[in-house]
Amino acid sequence: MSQAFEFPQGFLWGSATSAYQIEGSPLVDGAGPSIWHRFVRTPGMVHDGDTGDVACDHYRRYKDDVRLMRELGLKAYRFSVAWARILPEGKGRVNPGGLDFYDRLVDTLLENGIEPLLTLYHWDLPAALDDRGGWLNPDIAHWFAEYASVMYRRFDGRVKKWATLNEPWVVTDGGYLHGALAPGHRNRFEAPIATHHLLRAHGAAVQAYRAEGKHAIGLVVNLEPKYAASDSAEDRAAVRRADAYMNRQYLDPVFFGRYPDELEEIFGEAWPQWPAEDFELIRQPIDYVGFNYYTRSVTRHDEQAWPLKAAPVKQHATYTETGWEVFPQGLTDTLVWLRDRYGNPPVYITENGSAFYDPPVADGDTLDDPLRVDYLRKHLRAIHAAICMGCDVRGYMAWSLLDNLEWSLGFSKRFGIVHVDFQTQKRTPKRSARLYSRIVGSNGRAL
Ligand SMILES: N#[N+]C[C@@H]1[C@@H](O)[C@H](O)[C@@H](O)[C@@H]2O[C@H]12
Repeated sequence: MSQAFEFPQGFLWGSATSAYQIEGSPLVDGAGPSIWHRFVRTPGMVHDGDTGDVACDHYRRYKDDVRLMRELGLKAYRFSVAWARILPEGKGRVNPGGLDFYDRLVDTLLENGIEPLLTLYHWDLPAALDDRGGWLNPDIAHWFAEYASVMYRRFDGRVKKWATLNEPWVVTDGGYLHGALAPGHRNRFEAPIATHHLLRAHGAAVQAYRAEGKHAIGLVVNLEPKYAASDSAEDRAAVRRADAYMNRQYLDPVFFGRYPDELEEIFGEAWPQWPAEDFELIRQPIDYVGFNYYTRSVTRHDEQAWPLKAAPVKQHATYTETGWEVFPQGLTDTLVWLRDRYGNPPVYITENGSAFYDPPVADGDTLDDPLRVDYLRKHLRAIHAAICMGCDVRGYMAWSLLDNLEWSLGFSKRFGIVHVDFQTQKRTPKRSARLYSRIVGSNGRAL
């Protein structure tokens, strides 16, 4: 082992999942349906008709999965709460059965010395709220704050790191602009409205936390650095639009109280004007930025590309099964960008990982996944480089603990450091899990 890649003392090493992707049992113990429970039943929307009805059966197997985290030596676990388990109609009546499940999960984590990091919303909106307009209804900021307050009162203290939303960009781009994710809308007028209400809901939940909570709350965003395909003015303008749309659209309102100027150029007549008081709500100070990193995009101008007029350019590089270039330097570059643009806020890498084809489970207790091992090692070294440049990175959550339901891709893409046989529910650590365990145990020296 080498001191070369030792991380700061107290760096928080963990893994991440989300409720709908792993729990299964979506309607048990009084839970209500989510928009994903509906969406997976829409013919043609999810690979092979896969659903989260069972997934990794984590709702029933959570004790075994926590034991697995402990055996790997993980110090933290980032998970999300299914809103519709807590409030089956999305608002009003609280469901004790839902609270009891997350009580059991959080207490089991704490008993095993694992810190829970709780995300309030990871895409699985209660279907009853979608029936009322969902993220298009301005009242959702109050509904979300009501749900958040129920969770704060029950869990704050045992949970010390909260996140309001996971990847609002994906919620809007996938669910309202391109229609590939629940609730499956394809409408350029709806997308900016959904974005704004997501941000207002975030602000309302942070405001509620300041009144009721005593620890830390942040926002989790996916950031994908954009690099111009050429030095032409057209390509550089395309990068500005793509960067504004994917990277600055959410953090600028939270940190600066305004949207990037490029968004009105992108959405044109579909770009609304919002009242100033909305931005006072949105820009409630947060305690950290959760940053999900997967890849970069080399970007060129493309007049036909709707609505950005920007398109990616394939590189001569390794690509993951989800079609993402392996580009660790993009992680360093984006951490430095966060440091310089937003005043070096505390950052947790709340997701980073890769889907590669995994061979059938080998005999014994480990499956070899060399490409994922390489991805993990290179991206952790990229984070270390950023920390050496003064970036305030405080933790890393490997995506994902388990192979799971990859949304519209179903079970066809495996991101887990632990293999799941979805027929038997057998868990098998991959070689990446064994490496990660050594890295965690040595605080990076095993890198
Ligand atoms: N695709 N992909 C993997 C991963 C997805 O499984 C997570 O739920 C999201 O938060 C984020 O998109 C990243």
